[in-house]
Amino acid sequence: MGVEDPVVLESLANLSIDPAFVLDPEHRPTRKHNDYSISGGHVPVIDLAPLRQEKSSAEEGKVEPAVEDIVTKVGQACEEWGFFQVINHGVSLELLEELQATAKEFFDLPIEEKRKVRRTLNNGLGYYDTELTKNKRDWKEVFDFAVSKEFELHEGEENSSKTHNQWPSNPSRLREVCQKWSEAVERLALQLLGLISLSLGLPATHFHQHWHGAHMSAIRLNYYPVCPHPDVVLGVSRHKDPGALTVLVQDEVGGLEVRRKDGQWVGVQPRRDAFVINVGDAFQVWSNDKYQSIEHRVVVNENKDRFSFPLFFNPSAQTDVAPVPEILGQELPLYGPYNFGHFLATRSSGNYTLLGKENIQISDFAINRDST
Ligand SMILES: O=C(O)CCC(=O)C(=O)O
Ligand SMILES: [Fe+2]
Repeated sequence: MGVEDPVVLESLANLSIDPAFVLDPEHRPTRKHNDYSISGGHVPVIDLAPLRQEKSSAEEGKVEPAVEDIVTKVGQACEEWGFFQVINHGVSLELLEELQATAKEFFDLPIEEKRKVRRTLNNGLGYYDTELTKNKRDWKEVFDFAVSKEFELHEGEENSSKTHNQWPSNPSRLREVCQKWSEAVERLALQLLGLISLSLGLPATHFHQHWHGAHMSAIRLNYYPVCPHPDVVLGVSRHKDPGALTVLVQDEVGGLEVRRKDGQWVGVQPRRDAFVINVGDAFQVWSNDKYQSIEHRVVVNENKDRFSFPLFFNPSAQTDVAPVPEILGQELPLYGPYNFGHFLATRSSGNYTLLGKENIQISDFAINRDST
């Protein structure tokens, strides 16, 4: 039964929210945003403290025993969950608090003020409040900025039509705080990239080439306002992240759910000292399905606004993504190569436009399977 059904339409008329937000019954949340009571295991937490003590050994390709233990845990988490949390990650709590306060100041502004930096068809960076995931409206507002310096405008380029960061004049410190945050989180992302590469039997620096120069990484400030009907909408509908890694910090409210291998939606319990990490579609392809990009979604609530700040750690636009020969060994590749820049551009366009079908997926490049 879809939302076009007359019975459903009648009951929607009694809700005080725009039907564009209302999900078909099978896609609605099944648990409250802060219910972690489900049995059968939760997203693992990995302590990165030994990395801080044995600095840079992972980068040099020498693996100390304590680091080897982390690599094993990262590998297991990627295989079993596609998600894990990390603590003792080296990003300062003070910086996080500064970002939280500044982001709140921005989202508290009147809508006309925020729309001064809204994203457009030509420029996907800035403020947005009508994103579509799987062709439904998400109950959220976002502010996106690119991490690579190439996306900053220089003097005289103010009216540039190329993709560029748009910084609001209010709060004026948002730009500086975001840039400090971006440097700190990018450092963590590169370290995680190294650990994941080691866990796949590759040198720590194997994938680093795709982040030299301009890469497509972006940071999103997600704001999920309180919602009068959290049982029929989602902050973000179920989706997979297209890039290599997502490195996300969430506040204490809760709401992120991950689809466990047994099909159950499991809440990721907030920890003030943790980042939530997941492997995206690119790692699923590089690893030839050893690590899978897992569906996740966000449940909202009636009482508390929620904030989360993901870094989508995306390779450069030129990167051709394909299973890595060293990982394949004798196995057949399960994907043909695709260009990351094209993939991301096509995927993103689905967030703006109401398409009649789901937008591009890595399964479009699947090969060597019985079902294809
Ligand atoms: O807010 C969250 O915890 C998750 C957000 C998310 O999955 C996304 O923005 O892609
Ligand atoms: Fe996501």
